[in-house]
Amino acid sequence: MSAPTGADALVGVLALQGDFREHEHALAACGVATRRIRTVEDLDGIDALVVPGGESTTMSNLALRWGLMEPLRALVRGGLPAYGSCAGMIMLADRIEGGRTDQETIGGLDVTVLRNAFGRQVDSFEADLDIPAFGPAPMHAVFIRAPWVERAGDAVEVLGTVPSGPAAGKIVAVRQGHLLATSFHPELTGDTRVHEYFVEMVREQA
Ligand SMILES: NC(=O)CC[C@H](N)C(=O)O
Repeated sequence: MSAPTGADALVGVLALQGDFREHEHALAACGVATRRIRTVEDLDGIDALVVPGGESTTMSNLALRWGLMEPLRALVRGGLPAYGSCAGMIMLADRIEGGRTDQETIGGLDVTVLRNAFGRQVDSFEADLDIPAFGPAPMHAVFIRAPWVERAGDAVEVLGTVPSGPAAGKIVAVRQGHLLATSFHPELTGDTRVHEYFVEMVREQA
C-alpha cells in the first residue's frame, strides 16, 4: 500500500457486477480517486477497496472465475481497508446463512450475515436510522433485498440497528478495525457521510 494523505488515496471499487458506478460517484464527491477492479492487475497500488451492492452469488462466481478471490482475501487479511454495502457486506462476511452452497466470500468480518433477511413482504424499504458514527440522525437508508448481521464476534463494533418495525434491533452497520459494512445503500441516496467515514478510516490506516 502506498501512503495516502486523503485526497490522493486510490480506492479500488470491485466492478464485477452491481452498483459500482454509484459508489464511484459517492467517492468522487469525497475527493478520492477510484479505480475499477476487474483483474488481479487492477489491485496493484490501491489503498482501499469498496465492494458494491448487487448480487453476492454472481460477484462470488465472477471473483472465483477471474482469479480475484484469493488476491482479495490476501489484501483484506493484510489490512487493506474495505467497505461493503449490501451484497458487499455479504462478500466481507466470514459466514453466510441463506447463501448458495457454492457461494464464497472474501471474508474478514467476524460476522454471520443472513441473506435476504428482511423477507419478501419488505423486499425493499427505506428507514431513517440513527448511526452516531456517521453523524447526526437521521440517516435515510435504502434497503434492497438486504442482509442483516445475525451474529457478530467480540471484535465487531455494532454501529447501527433498525430502529422500529418487525426488524427492530437488527444489526445493519458494523465495523471491525479496517473493515466497514452496511446492509443499506448510502451510494443511492446522495448522503455521502458513510463514504466520508470510510475515507477517514483509510486515512487513519495510512
Ligand atoms: N441490494 C443488494 O445488494 C442485494 C443483495 C442480494 N440479496 C444478495 O444476496 O447478494
